[in-house]
Amino acid sequence: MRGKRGCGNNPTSREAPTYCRPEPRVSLYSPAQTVCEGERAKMSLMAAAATASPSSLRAPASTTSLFSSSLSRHLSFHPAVLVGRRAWAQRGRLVVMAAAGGGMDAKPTVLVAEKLGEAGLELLKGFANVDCSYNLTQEELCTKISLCDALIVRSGTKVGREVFESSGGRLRVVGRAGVGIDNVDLAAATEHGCLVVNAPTANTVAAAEHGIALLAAMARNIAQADASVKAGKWQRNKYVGVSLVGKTLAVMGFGKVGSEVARRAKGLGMHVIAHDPYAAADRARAIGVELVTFDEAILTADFISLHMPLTPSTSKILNDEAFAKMKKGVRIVNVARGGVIDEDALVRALDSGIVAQASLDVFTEEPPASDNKLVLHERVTVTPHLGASTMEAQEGVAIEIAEAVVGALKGELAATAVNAPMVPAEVLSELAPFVILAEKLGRLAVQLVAGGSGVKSVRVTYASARAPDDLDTRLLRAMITKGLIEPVSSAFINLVNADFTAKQRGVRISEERIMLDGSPENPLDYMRVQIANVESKFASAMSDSGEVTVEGRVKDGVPHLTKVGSFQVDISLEGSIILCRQVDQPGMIGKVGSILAEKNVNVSFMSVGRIAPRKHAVMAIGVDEEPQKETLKKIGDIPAIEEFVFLKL
Ligand SMILES: NC(=O)c1ccc[n+]([C@@H]2O[C@H](COP(=O)([O-])OP(=O)(O)OC[C@H]3O[C@@H](n4cnc5c(N)ncnc54)[C@H](O)[C@@H]3O)[C@@H](O)[C@H]2O)c1
Ligand SMILES: O=C(O)[C@H](O)COP(=O)(O)O
Repeated sequence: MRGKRGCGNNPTSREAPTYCRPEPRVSLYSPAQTVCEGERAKMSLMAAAATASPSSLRAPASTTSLFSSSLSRHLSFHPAVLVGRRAWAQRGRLVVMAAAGGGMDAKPTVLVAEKLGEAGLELLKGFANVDCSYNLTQEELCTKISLCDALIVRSGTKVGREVFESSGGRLRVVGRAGVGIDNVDLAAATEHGCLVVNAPTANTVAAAEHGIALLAAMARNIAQADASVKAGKWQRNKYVGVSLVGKTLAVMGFGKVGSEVARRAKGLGMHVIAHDPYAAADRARAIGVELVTFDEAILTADFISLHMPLTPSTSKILNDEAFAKMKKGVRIVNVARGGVIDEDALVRALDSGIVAQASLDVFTEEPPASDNKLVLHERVTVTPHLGASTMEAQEGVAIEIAEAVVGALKGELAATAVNAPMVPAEVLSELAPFVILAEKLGRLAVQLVAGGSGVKSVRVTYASARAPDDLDTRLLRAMITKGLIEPVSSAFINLVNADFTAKQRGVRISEERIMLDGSPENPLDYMRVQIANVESKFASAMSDSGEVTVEGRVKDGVPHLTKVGSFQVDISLEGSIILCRQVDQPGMIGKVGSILAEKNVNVSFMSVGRIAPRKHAVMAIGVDEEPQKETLKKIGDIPAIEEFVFLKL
């Protein structure tokens, strides 16, 4: 709603905010108490939402009213509620969430697309409807996914962009029951606001043991000799092996599996070197392993064991050029990913004698084609991606992924999230009211922009006595982004996709810190959101520097708007807000209050900031109900009112 005179000048206020006395027939709540309790109730519900199941959040009738659309908005985005809340976000009422689960069943649905250990399934069933459908075609997966809130896969299911697109926005979490996430399109997941979690620790030992098993089996021709005996032969001279003791093993990728392989190889008396550009030398030294360059590793190794993830930079890292540098007769083990080896180059290296033997658990294409030259090669031992396949590891992985998925569906931050910034729980609880403030400031700021201006450049200022390292602003920035974008689009924004969405829309959000002296008890003193290069529908919202400016702080745990443009105000941020600029004179509050009261619009807060007595003033009025257009028009028609705007929170 545009102010009646569309005043373009920019009066400034240097006075402290003034609380006004209630006028007759306007119920003006005590600023510090009533609103504060309302907000606290919301926050405790928000905290409950972080730990309770959606079904337990189907609030009793008496509390349903607390689930206002604004709370739903918080719930839908609170990082602790990354998933399963879209229906709330879109329609505002908790009860509609049932629709997302099908019928009135509020339980989320988890599609388990590959075999998962029983303990994990039990855990999932305690919380969700579990659909175990194995061996789905891509088409079947895409059809099913629109009915699922979560998907659990191992390495055998490709979760590509089409899966996220087919989900219609319902899929909130993908759980990879294992380490490697190269079968999940992370960019597509992020763009769709879908959290990806994995189970990174439970199969480490199994994979390392399999690596050692392949190493020893290869050195002693176990697989070939076994096949030969079973074929009725007794070829003792043919299967003379090589010893491991004293040989140099190059571990490529010194992460969880690589370091466990190194530890075991040391126990076998091998000389172990490792190459990993990101590993700490002292961690390697602690187990008697020397970190070396890629070339040093492949030039000197008798055995090479691969343990790096498949990424664009590791794809085909063992290629013709690399094989050419290797010691003649080198032996290769791969329990990482098939794609880190150029398989055709390996066949050539085997045939030319550079590589004496290879032992492979993984392939570029799985299962490999029946005429795959490596599989058929006499000096190659193969297993069908069995690295993680021990009873113990599969039970552990199932529990690890089930806990991560259930936690994410409950709204907890997942410790193993792959595509979302991690915010520790204690930081989260401290930031909670600032998170709400951030979203509301974003909402207010964007609504103050005149239509057609196009928000491109946003500056956020955090004033804090905390050291920069002590204030994690990623969450706040994401919430501001949500506040800025959601009111003017159909986008659904959460911690996973906030930065991506802002970038996609060309909104640049820069952050600044103001270091304050004093006790850093609270994470923030105040937060300011400024939108540059736009016009405002409420001219008084423009700062001296020509940006739409709103500023807020948290008081007694409750977010407050404390500045609009250059005017200081002070109102609790809930319900909706009417901002009026007027000529400061007696009776203004009464006039506005009476108009609202006539239409039964409840005023929760009022605050006036002014330049000087009897000059310009900005009145901020918090209202519980949205006034009708005629009511707002009546306010605008009060002669002393120069401009006004109605803002939804
Ligand atoms: N065969 C199986 O069943 C099986 C089982 C478990 C893990 N894996 C695979 O093993 C790999 C490692 O698993 P992890 O749990 O040890 O992961 P990890 O993340 O703990 O370790 C990977 C290591 O590779 C390093 N790395 C990255 N790029 C590199 C490069 N260019 N050169 C050298 N090192 C590089 C990283 O710094 C990291 O230390 C993953 O690809 C995983 O999928 C396979
Ligand atoms: O990355 C992994 O964890 C392993 O490759 C295991 O894959 P899997 O779950 O398909 O056995």
